[in-house]
Amino acid sequence: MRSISSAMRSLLLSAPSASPTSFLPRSTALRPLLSLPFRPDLSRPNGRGSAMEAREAQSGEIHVIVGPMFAGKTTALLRRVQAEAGTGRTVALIKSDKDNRYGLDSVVTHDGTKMACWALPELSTFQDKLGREAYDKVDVIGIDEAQFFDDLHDFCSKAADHDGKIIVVAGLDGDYKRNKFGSVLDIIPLANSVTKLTARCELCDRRASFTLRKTQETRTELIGGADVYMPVCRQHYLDGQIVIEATRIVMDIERSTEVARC
Ligand SMILES: Nc1ncnc2c1ncn2[C@@H]1O[C@H](COP(=O)(O)OP(=O)(O)O)[C@@H](O)[C@H]1O
Ligand SMILES: Cc1cn([C@H]2C[C@H](O)[C@@H](COP(=O)(O)O)O2)c(=O)[nH]c1=O
Ligand SMILES: [Zn+2]
Repeated sequence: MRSISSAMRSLLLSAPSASPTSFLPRSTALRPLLSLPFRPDLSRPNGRGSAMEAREAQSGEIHVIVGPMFAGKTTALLRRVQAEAGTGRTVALIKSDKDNRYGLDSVVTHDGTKMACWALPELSTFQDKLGREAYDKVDVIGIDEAQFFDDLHDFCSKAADHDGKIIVVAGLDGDYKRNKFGSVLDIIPLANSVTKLTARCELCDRRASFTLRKTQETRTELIGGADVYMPVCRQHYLDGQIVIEATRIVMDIERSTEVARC
């Protein structure tokens, strides 16, 4: 008896079906879908179908860049997107509208490099903002601050798997508590490549993989830069947590003594 994997293999390698109406016969229900990209459209003068069909036919990609704050994620994203633009591809850059530190019209790195972008509340609004025709022309989509987009997984899978886009995603894998941040880790199973960058520990100059929040604020999302956060190595992350916890206890005691005095 043939194994499922050998049956799958022959199904995937089988010649494209000649008949577009043969969607359901015997074991080959998938065949018309799989062969679609390779079938020339003879009804068109150049025999190649529309630009949109050509783009859907090309295989999408997802590349994920993670790391703590100040690791160079945005720098790497801008370089990649600019390099893609340099090869003649049409690129678009998106960031979350939650981060308006440098205005909403551009992505800006911590050292001031800029690129024009779309600042959006949700990725699902991108196609409507751009319009269908412009969306179809985009080859490469860069997404910065990916941790702030709840619909990251659905957007990336549709854009890469269905629409053939190359997606480059930059974001924090972990928050200041080192818990997973937003949906960034959920797209790892969809990704072609994953890069975790490191910064320099502000306290000892070793490699920094974590972000320490310097304030007592406890909500997960808190927009800020070097005023609120610093990149740290493992040792200084742990030391930092102890200092912050000790400060919190001292402040609580001071507050309760104050209340008792009044
Ligand atoms: N502790 C720091 N405070 C402020 N800027 C920093 C610090 N460490 C590095 N940088 C600068 O930030 C740049 C990286 O910025 P960026 O690409 O925006 O990082 P990320 O997107 O990972 O936060 C570095 O090249 C460096 O110039
Ligand atoms: C750790 C951490 C960060 N944030 C915020 C702070 C910044 O606005 C962005 C990260 O920007 P970067 O480009 O990676 O430097 O995220 C947050 O809201 N919560 C956190 O725990
Ligand atoms: Zn350190």
